[in-house]
Amino acid sequence: MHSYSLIAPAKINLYLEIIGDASGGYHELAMILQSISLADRIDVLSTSNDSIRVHCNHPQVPTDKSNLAYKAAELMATQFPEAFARYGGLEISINKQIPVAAGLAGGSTNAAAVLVGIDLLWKLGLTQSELEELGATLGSDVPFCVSGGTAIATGRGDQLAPLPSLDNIYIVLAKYRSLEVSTAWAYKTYRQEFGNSYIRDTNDLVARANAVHSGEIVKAIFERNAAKIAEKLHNDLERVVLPAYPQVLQLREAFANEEGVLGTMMSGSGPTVFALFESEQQAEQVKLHIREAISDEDLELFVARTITHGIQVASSV
Ligand SMILES: C[C@@](CO)(OP(=O)(O)O)[C@H](O)COP(=O)(O)OP(=O)(O)OC[C@H]1O[C@@H](n2ccc(N)nc2=O)[C@H](O)[C@@H]1O
Ligand SMILES: Nc1ncnc2c1ncn2[C@@H]1O[C@H](COP(=O)(O)OP(=O)(O)O)[C@@H](O)[C@H]1O
Repeated sequence: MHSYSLIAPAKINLYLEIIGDASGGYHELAMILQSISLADRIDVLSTSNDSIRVHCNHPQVPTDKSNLAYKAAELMATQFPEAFARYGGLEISINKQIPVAAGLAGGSTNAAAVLVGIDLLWKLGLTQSELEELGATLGSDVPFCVSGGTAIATGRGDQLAPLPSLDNIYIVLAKYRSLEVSTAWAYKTYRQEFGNSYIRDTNDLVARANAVHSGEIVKAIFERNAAKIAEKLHNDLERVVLPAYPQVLQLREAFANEEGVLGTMMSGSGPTVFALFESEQQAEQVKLHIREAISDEDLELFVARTITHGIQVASSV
């Protein structure tokens, strides 16, 4: 096989709680991450030269060494120099469907797809946990993107425990195309403004366990009860992003006023806001309503659904 085509799904955060300081300037989190059907397609191809090249159809995505997919390929070349020498260079094409800098882990899922694709291309036979460990060196969300589905993520977001998978909860995602929120800014501002109110003593296991279970969303996931899950959505970063970005607040309020919305929340560090629905029809209807209510061409709207997997192979040649 000389090329693999992979599907790289986006994620949303059903729950994000900042529970303390972690090492290296990161924050310790309790998150629930969920893969969704909105996805990029990544083609990973062996070439006869010894270079790594990245192409992308989206003008906002860099194709140089700063692309997370490039970094993933470089990491594999460094970790497995003999395979890199044997199989030659790599050409990576990204067909971007996931909005960029949106809190949907677009770059992270591209990196995860490249790790999976190269593992197959070079017949390395790496395990899921080996791929996740490699991914953690590239970004906090990359390990989740490898396996996907529904999971609790702790530590800096890279320690994963699977949850019962949630299939076919429908979602509308809304994002202003030109609006970006820096993840580093969001965490830094949260620390500055609410530093004393989150749990600083990360050795206090009871406090940590209580924090993780606050909201009972995990119980609702075990019951596969979409309405209960939607009631317990939570994201600490909304406390800094909503006051600073009125457009994100406006989307939150717009969804909250729509009929059929089970719950609404900002994903990750934003600025995407999502809403959950029982049916695709309700989701499509609310998408239309929002489009009519906010007639701004900068606003992007998508209908998606929850899925039970991360990176998947679409085809190989
Ligand atoms: C907020 C979340 C929620 O899923 O996602 P996004 O909004 O980016 O999708 C993640 O925590 C983001 O993950 P990711 O985008 O991979 O972040 P990284 O590259 O690892 O970190 C970017 C910066 O965010 C801050 N950061 C990140 C994770 C964490 N647990 N604590 C932090 O303080 C650090 O300042 C870091 O330099
Ligand atoms: N493969 C990639 N896809 C998207 N963005 C990328 C990629 N590689 C690097 N980036 C850069 O990472 C930044 C964050 O983008 P993205 O990963 O989509 O958002 P988020 O971290 O909010 O989920 C962008 O501003 C972009 O310049």
